[in-house]
Order: sequence, then structure tokens, then C-alpha cells
Amino acid sequence: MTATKPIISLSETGKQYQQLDALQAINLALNPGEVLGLFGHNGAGKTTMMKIILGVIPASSGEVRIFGVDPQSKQAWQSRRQIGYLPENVSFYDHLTGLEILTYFARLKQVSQQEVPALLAQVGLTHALNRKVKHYSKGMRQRLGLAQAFLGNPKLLLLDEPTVGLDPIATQDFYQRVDQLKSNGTSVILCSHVLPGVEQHIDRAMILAGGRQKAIGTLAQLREKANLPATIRIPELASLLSSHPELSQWQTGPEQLQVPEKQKLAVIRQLLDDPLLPDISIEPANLEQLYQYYLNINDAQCQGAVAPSAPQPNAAGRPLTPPEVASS
Ligand SMILES: Nc1ncnc2c1ncn2[C@@H]1O[C@H](COP(=O)(O)OP(=O)(O)OP(=O)(O)O)[C@@H](O)[C@H]1O
Repeated sequence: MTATKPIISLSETGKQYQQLDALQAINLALNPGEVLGLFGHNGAGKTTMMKIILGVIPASSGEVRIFGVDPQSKQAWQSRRQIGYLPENVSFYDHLTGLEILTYFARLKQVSQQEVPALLAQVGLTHALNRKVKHYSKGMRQRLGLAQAFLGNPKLLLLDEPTVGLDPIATQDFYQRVDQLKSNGTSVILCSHVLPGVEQHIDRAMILAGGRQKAIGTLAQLREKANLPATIRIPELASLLSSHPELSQWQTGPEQLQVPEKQKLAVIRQLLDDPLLPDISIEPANLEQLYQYYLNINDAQCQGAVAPSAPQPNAAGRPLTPPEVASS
């Protein structure tokens, strides 16, 4: 069996701007068809990481290989055509129409211009393809930016805040398109401050803070290591607790228990054995809660590329509150 070659390989990658460490010791191997969610506060280093991958700026330390090639080398020119990029603040030549702009980018990327109308249709801009971009709304510009990134069926997509300005239906369409590209083998890095709705479309998450990699892993791995409580909802919980008084230590609402991930299964089994259990729903810690948790851990807890180990629960069974975020 041959091992899959990563599309992106970052090894101890760092970037310094004068005295500022914008990125430090980033490690990532992104496989074909893998979607990575890249999360971090303003100034955490997300755009810097994307620019290094694109070859727009060189890394100051570590090794970078994109499609097996150093993005700063001459050979990277060929592989760059396989990359689609949506910058954070997309801007176009305002006096051109959507059709003219996408045709222009198709020529730059040496992609057949016949793709253009279909791509504009895919992002819902057919009705406005002959309208000048200066008359486009913010969301329409973002849709055009996405069409530009999707040109030529890229093997690697770097998307910086792709859903900004999109309405809910366009956001849903966008994620459907990401799922489709992924199933065709495209690798994606998706950078977003909008966390709800992202988690079911990513394979792994990387959390950056102050240029450092606080965690990387699947959500299941991040959950296991954080040991954050899962929420268990039960109607008429009070009457059930009278026969399970030991469970009241987890009660956080009239119909809600919050149970540490590691005790979750035992508690669920106990509840399911009770014939009086009216109903039950279980929600694991969501991406926002994981993000908060990993942002707040200190550097000693996040050695290298792996997610840090879990804190011990306190007497109430809840994980200890992490220290406050150090300002970056
Ligand atoms: N050309 C530059 N010269 C000096 N400092 C820079 C330069 N570009 C970025 N920085 C700094 O590097 C740090 C990381 O910036 P970056 O743009 O990568 O953050 P980001 O995570 O993308 O933030 P945001 O979510 O706000 O887009 C910031 O402190 C920023 O001020």
C-alpha cells in the first residue's frame, strides 16, 4: 500500500515580521480531500499561514511543501494553478461586469472560459453577470469571489472568511459545494470567525492564538482531550433525579445535566436503564466551546501539534476554568 502524499506539509513553520512572531512552529500535513477549519482571533496568524502556503510570502523558519514543492521555488509556478484562493477582503475592478471579471481570471489561470457562465450560475449570479461590479451588493461580491476561487476545479482551496456577507441560503449552498469538492478529492482550508454551522463540514480543526498552534485534531479528538461536559437534556428531570440523587451534581438547568465527556456513557446507561426516563437528548461540546477552551490554555499545555491533555474536573465534576486569554 502506498502512503498518501500530503498536499500541504508544514513542519515547524514560523514567520517573523521585524520583532513580531506572527507564526511559530506550525505543523500540519493536509491530505487530499481533507477539510481543515482554521480558527483564531484577529491577528492570530491565519492569513499569514495562507500567504506562506500560497508562496506570497516566505516562511522565516521551518519547512513548507505544497504539492511536494517549496512554494518559493520556480517549480511552484505549475502547482499554483491548482490552488484556489479567496482572500479575506475580496476586491475587483469595479468598472467591469461579473462576467468580464471571471473571464479575466479564467484567462489568468488558463482555465477554459466556457466554465465561466456555469460557475456564475452556481453562485447565483446569472441574473447579474452583465452588471458592473460597482453595483454589486457585498454578498454578490463575495459570491463572485467564491466563483473565482472555484475556477478550474482546484486541488487545494484556501478560503479566508468565505461566508462573510452571504445570506443563509447562499451559506448553505457554499457548504454543499465544499462537501462536493471534498468528495472529488479537493483539500480545503477554511478560515472563519463564524463557528456555528462549520463543524459538520470539516475533518479537523486547527486553533491558533498569538501565532501559536494551540490545538489540531478531529473534533472527537479535541473533545476527548478537553473533557468538556456534554449536555444531556431530559424533560421532567426533577422527578427522575429523586431516584438518581447522585446525578444532581451535574444539574445546570431545570431539564439539563452537564456531564464530563468521560463520564457521559456511564450516566446515559444508568438513565436508559430507568423505565421512567421520558426522553433524552445528548449534545457534545460544540466547536465554539472547544474553541474557547483551547484559546485559553497556556503554552505549556499545548506542546507541538497535538491537542493538550484534559484538565482535572473540580469537585462539581466540571472541568476547571481555564486561565484568562493572554493578549497577543
Ligand atoms: N506585512 C506585515 N508586516 C508586519 N506585521 C504584519 C504584516 N502582516 C501581518 N502582520 C501581523 O502579523 C500578525 C498576524 O496577522 P494575520 O493577518 O496573519 O492575522 P489573522 O489571523 O489573519 O487575523 P484576522 O482574523 O484579523 O484576519 C498580526 O499581528 C499582524 O499585525
